[in-house]
Amino acid sequence: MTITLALPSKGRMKDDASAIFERAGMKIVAVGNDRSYRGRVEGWDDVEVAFLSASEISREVGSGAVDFGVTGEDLVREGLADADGRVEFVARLGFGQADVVVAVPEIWYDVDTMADLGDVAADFRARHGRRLAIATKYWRLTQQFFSGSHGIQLYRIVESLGATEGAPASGSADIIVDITSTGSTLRANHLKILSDGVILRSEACLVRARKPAHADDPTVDRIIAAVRGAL
Ligand SMILES: Nc1ncnc2c1ncn2[C@@H]1O[C@H](COP(=O)(O)OP(=O)(O)OP(=O)(O)O)[C@@H](O)[C@H]1O
Ligand SMILES: O=P(O)(O)OC[C@H]1O[C@H](OP(=O)(O)OP(=O)(O)O)[C@H](O)[C@@H]1O
Repeated sequence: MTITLALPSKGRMKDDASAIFERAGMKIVAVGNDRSYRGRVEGWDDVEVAFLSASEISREVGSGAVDFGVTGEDLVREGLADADGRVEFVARLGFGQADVVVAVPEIWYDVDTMADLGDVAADFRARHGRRLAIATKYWRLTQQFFSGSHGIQLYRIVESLGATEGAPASGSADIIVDITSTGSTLRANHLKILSDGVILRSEACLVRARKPAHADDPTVDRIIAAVRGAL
């Protein structure tokens, strides 16, 4: 069976992803010209490479349209309702680290924990006449964390597709859930992370679609062993 491997076609994970496979003895070469969205692996004739964006990769591995992919854990857990049922996290690759966090304005002096935030959310409507608004593009992770893990039900998600950290200052939301790596964007926007507000510590992962046909496919095992051996 031909195995399809999806790699980032652009963005911050592209170069590190190719480098890991090269170290694993799987040199990726583009088919056709450099801008082609298909590739192959030198010496591995039963593997095809598809170059896609990081969020497309989580979707395509989740649906089983590709067999393996390299993408961020955050995108997999945000993009798929039953991530662990649909995909196996085969290896954490040691790059693309970023935390998905809950951050509130620094001047909320009394709010340092999710429990404090729960108290704020409970009083919010009485004080302000509306629910606490959370700006994020991670609505699934936010709901799981707020409603599932912390029992906070009184909030509203404001979908944000960019410049999320600016939402509290602009008035479009009260707090945010977003990704951070160095923390400098949060600091620049006078936001602080709650002490128990790290929802997920994400990094780039090799993920595999859970497919019955993989059980007796030697190429699947070879790919897993090669990548794990390169870490
Ligand atoms: N500082 C950072 N900001 C945002 N994402 C980061 C950061 N550091 C690592 N990442 C990770 O990088 C991945 C997103 O990569 P990138 O932004 O390159 O994707 P993209 O090409 O924009 O994808 P798409 O167009 O599908 O959104 C996510 O898994 C994210 O966790
Ligand atoms: O903690 P820091 O190191 O400041 O990084 C966090 C910021 O980096 C990302 O934005 P980026 O400008 O890279 O653009 P993107 O949202 O398009 O990925 C992310 O959305 C945060 O805003």
